[in-house]
Amino acid sequence: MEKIIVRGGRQLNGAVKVEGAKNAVLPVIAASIIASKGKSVLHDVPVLADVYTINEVIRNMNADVHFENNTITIDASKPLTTEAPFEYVRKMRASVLVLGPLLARYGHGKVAMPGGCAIGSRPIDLHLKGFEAMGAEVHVGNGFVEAKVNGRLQGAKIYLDVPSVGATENIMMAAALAEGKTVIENCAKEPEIVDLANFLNKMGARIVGAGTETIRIEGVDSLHGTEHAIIPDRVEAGTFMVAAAITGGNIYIENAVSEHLRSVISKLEEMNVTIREENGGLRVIGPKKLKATDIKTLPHPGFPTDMQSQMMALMLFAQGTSVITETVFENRFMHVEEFRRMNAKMKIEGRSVIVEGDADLQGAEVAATDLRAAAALILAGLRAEGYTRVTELKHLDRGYVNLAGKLAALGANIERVDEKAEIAEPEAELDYQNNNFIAKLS
Ligand SMILES: CC(=O)N[C@H]1[C@@H](OP(=O)(O)OP(=O)(O)OC[C@H]2O[C@@H](n3ccc(=O)[nH]c3=O)[C@H](O)[C@@H]2O)O[C@H](CO)[C@@H](O)[C@@H]1O
Ligand SMILES: C=C(OP(=O)(O)O)C(=O)O
Repeated sequence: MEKIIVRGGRQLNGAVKVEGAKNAVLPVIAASIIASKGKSVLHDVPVLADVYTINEVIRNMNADVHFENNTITIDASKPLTTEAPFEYVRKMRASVLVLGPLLARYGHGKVAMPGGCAIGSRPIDLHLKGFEAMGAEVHVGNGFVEAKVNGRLQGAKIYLDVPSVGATENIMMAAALAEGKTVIENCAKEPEIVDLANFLNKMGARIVGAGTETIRIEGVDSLHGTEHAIIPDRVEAGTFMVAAAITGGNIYIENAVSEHLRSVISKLEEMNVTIREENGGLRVIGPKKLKATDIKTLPHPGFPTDMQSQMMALMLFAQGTSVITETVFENRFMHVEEFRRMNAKMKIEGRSVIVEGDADLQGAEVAATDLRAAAALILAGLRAEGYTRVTELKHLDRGYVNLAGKLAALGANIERVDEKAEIAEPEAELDYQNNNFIAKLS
C-alpha cells in the first residue's frame, strides 16, 4: 500500500504544466466508438487510471486501442460487442458513457448499473429519460441497464431537470446518429461538453450550441474517426492555484485556461490571491494573509464541485470564518472528518460547512475519500505542522498525474512511498532545511 508523506512549511515556486482533462478525455474516448470508419487519434491524453479503465472497456468491446506518449489511437471500425460489465463500471462511473454511442450505432447497449459512490447517490435517470424520448426501450434489472431501439433513434426535444454533465454527453452522442433533430434544453455548459461537441463535429456530427443551455443536434447517417487534442484540465490547474495560495508561493501554471476557471479565479482573488494571465497560462501568487470567503458549488459557470475540497483546505488558513455550500452532490463532505484529524475546526450544517480560519493545522495520517479529497489533504499538508500521511491513493490516481512529483518539483517536501519503504526510511530522512514560510507570512 502506498501513501504520500508531506511535511508542511515550504513555499512553492516555479512552473508546472497542466495535463489534458480527465473529464474531457473520458467522454471523447467513449464517443470514439461511434465511428464506423477510420481511426481516431487523441492527443494530450493524461496517463491516468481512469483512462486505462475506459480503454479496457472499449477494448473489451473489440475496439483496437493503442496508448503511447499521451496519444491514443482508436480503431472501432470492426463490429463491436455492445456490453460493458460491472468490473469496469465499478471502477469508474464514466463507463456508462458508452451507452449513448452503442445505442446510436447498434440500436443496443447494455451496461452494468453504476452504484452510488462516496460523493452521492449519482443516479442516471436523466440519461435514460433522454434515450426513451428518442424512442429507445430501457430496461433496468439484474444489475444492468439495457437500452434498445428498433431501427434508428429518433430526434426529440429533451429537457433536463438538472443540467447533468453525463446526461448531456450521453444524449448528445446518441443524438449525433439519430434520425432528425434533437434539442437538449437546460443542458450542462461545462468546457468538457464543448470539447466533446467539437470532437463529434470533427467526426461528421452536426451539433450547435454546446456551452450554452440549449444544444441542437441534426442527426447524420454515420460518423468517422478524426484527430483531436484534449483541453487542459481545469481542476488540476485549480489545484495548483490553491497550492500557490496556501503556501504564499508564486507558481506559473502552463496551459491553465482562464476562461474555464472564471469562478475559481474570482473566489481566489476575493481571498487576496494575485492572478495574472501570462503566455497562455496563469501566474498565481499567494498573499501574506488570506481572507475568508463563502463558496456555493453550482453547475458551470458556477463554482465547480470538483474544487470544493481544495478550497476548504485553503479556507483553513484564511483570516476569519468561511462557509462552503455544496449543491451539486448531496454527500461530498466526507473529507471534513479527515481535516478534523488534522485539528481543523469545521462544522457541518445541512449542505454547508462552516470553516474556522487561522487553523493550527497539524500533520496526521488521513485517508483520501475521493480523488479531489486526496488532493485537498495533500494541499493542507503543505502548510500543516509536521508530517501528513495521505492513504487510499487509488482515488488520487484516478484523476491526477504524478501530483506528488509535480509538487516536489515546485519545492514541496513530499514523497510517495510504500509502507514497507517508510519503515525502512525513518522520518529524519525526509527532513529538510525548513525555510519556514509560515513565519514569513505572519
Ligand atoms: C467524468 C466526469 O465528467 N465527471 C464529472 C461529472 O460527473 P457526472 O456527469 O456524473 O455529474 P452530473 O452533472 O451528471 O451530476 C450532477 C447532479 O445531477 C444529478 N443527476 C445526474 C444524472 C442523472 O441522471 N440524474 C441526476 O439526478 C447527480 O446526482 C448530481 O447531483 O460532472 C460532475 C459535476 O460537475 C463532476 O463533479 C464530475 O467530476
Ligand atoms: C467526481 C469526479 O469524477 P467522477 O465523476 O469520474 O467520479 C471528479 O473528477 O472530481
